[in-house]
Amino acid sequence: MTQGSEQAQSIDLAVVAGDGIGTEVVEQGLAVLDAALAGTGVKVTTTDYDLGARRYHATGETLTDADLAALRGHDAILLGAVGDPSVPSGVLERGLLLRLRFALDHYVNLRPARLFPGVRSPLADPGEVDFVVVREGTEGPYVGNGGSVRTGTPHEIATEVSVNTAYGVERVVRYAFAKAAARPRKHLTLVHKHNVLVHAGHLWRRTVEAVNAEFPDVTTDYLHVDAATIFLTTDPSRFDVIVTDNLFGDILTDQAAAITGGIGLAASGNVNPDRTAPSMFEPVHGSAPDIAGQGKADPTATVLSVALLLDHLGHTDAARRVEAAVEADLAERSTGPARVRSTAEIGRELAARLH
Ligand SMILES: NC(=O)C1=CN([C@@H]2O[C@H](COP(=O)(O)OP(=O)(O)OC[C@H]3O[C@@H](n4cnc5c(N)ncnc54)[C@H](O)[C@@H]3O)[C@@H](O)[C@H]2O)C=CC1
Ligand SMILES: CC(C)CC(=O)C(=O)O
Ligand SMILES: [Mg+2]
Repeated sequence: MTQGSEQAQSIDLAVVAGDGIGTEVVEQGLAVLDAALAGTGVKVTTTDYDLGARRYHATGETLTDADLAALRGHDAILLGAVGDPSVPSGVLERGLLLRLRFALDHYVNLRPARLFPGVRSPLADPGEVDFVVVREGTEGPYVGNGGSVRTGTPHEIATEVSVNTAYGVERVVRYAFAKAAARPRKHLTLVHKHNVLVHAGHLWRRTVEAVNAEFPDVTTDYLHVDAATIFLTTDPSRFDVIVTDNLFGDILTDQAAAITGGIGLAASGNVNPDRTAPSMFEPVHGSAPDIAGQGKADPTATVLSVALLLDHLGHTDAARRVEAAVEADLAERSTGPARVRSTAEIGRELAARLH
């Protein structure tokens, strides 16, 4: 595994295409990755991992210890999406995707939200939208701490406990402050619901106050998550860096995608900042069974996730070129003649801009 963010001359990439449109968009992401590195001397080797609904139906497995051990050996992972209507809800999402994020200690779920020039937002006057959501990735209500008693009876009681540790909150908050400090506006917004979720909320608030002392240049504010959804719609340009927990971050980043041109454009990185295991890059969207197999999925979110992957591995020039290709493509969508392009056509045209 490549250590540090220095630029290596090879990339050993694990590919988990997964389910539904995952396979379609990952194919295009890989084609763009190849095009971005062509002529640079950087060699990419890929290893496909058969994980997802097909494997589950064939073997009953979601992610074995052997799979995990093998995945740990790569420089990074590119993931499409997991989840299929033929598999009970939660089996793959928890047993595969969340298991990967937890086992590989992806405590930062980095989700940039930018309204690219020329892209139409559903908001009448969105202003300049360019913020980053730093979503906690290994704790919160997603840890699986819960259960159900008297299941299936009128007296059923189901719990899903949100786990927030001082260690876990502090490390993601510190990452978010560092991110804010490196951006021109240097502003951090904590989003939670500490007026009701007092135990977890106060831990988050105290942690932000304490870590702020290390980053005196960063200004901070706080929004309850319900109010945050209002401002994402009425005044999204107010945001610079948002730090929040696993569940709130999941929801807010679908909304952030919607206001910046749609879920087909929203990229993410599941980052292990300490580099004790490979980070994993994936579009924010899911497997989209409603359009799977039809060539209708926009691969741009995956392509922008490839740019995040390149950045993470130190290939910053290639990352900027991938972003520039996306920017040019998106700008042309608004100025050029209206065209309905397939997943493969968009991927091919993006790759062509890089050759
Ligand atoms: N990271 C992951 O692997 C995720 C997996 N899921 C799983 O995916 C399955 C479907 O979940 P949904 O809630 O429907 O969310 P979804 O994100 O798959 O789809 C929501 C809507 O967005 C559209 N959409 C998604 N990606 C698109 C793209 N690239 N281009 C154009 N349109 C796109 C879909 O057609 C659908 O109408 C479920 O099994 C869910 O658990 C959901 C979210 C994330
Ligand atoms: C499917 C979930 C486990 C995750 C999700 O919706 C997300 O990370 O955006
Ligand atoms: Mg989500």
